[in-house]
Amino acid sequence: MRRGGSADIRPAPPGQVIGLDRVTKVHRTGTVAVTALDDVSLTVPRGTFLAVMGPSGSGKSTLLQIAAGLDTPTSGTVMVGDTDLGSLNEARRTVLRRDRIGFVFQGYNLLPSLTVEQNITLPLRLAGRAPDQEWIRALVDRTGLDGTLHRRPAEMSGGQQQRVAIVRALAARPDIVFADEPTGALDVRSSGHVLTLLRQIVDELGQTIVMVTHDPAAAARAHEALIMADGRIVDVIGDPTAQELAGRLSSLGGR
Ligand SMILES: Nc1ncnc2c1ncn2[C@@H]1O[C@H](COP(=O)(O)OP(=O)(O)OP(=O)(O)O)[C@@H](O)[C@H]1O
Repeated sequence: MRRGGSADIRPAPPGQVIGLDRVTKVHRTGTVAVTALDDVSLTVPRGTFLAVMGPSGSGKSTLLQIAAGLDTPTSGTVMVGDTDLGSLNEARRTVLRRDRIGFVFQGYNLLPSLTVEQNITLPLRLAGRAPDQEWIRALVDRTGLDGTLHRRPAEMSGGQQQRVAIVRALAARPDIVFADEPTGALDVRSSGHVLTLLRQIVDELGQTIVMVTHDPAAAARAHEALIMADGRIVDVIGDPTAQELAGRLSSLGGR
């Protein structure tokens, strides 16, 4: 892992997209201190689909927030490509998130008054960038959203709305997409479609996705699953099956 002391936001090198080195996060509320991440080191190579699992309170969301530059560690280093997030002020971190990181949430987070097309291109327009129409057209076709571009989110199913959110997350060609329980609000069938899509985005478009999920069946669609417990990574399972993940989680006493 290379470490940059410069405040420049540099492009991600071909190999590693995210690197955490000995990251600890202590949340303090009054006199109470909770160690949400305890000396975690992690490298996410480009072109991987990584699932993060673990019992409730094990630190999954904190890991995602810190790796995405939405929160800062108490100690340790977080690299996005060659950029050390610790070298950036809040304004520069915001720019890096906007330009280099995509987000997909359980609740889709679409703006109800905008059409699908406007939702997809809004972040780019807010950033003053012209959407790459060819890229967006390819994403829309791949996600089966052609024909829906002029609809409003309320006129679409949950699975369709999540696909819109995925296209929006990819519109700026980010280095990495963080997905927080992307199938948490979907039925089994729609979840399957969304997970197939996420896997295709990685395998066929070379994107990189880190997905936090409680669902072993969802995590089994990833290349690798990290298992967290008490703020630490306690296991890394390659080509996981839902059964082995469920077994590993139940051995930790959570889901
Ligand atoms: N802002 C905060 N202030 C205080 N404590 C926090 C804060 N955020 C998280 N924590 C604590 O840090 C620990 C890890 O929380 P985190 O949300 O990362 O876990 P998680 O694995 O994502 O849990 P869940 O599966 O329930 O979402 C928990 O003990 C939690 O209560």
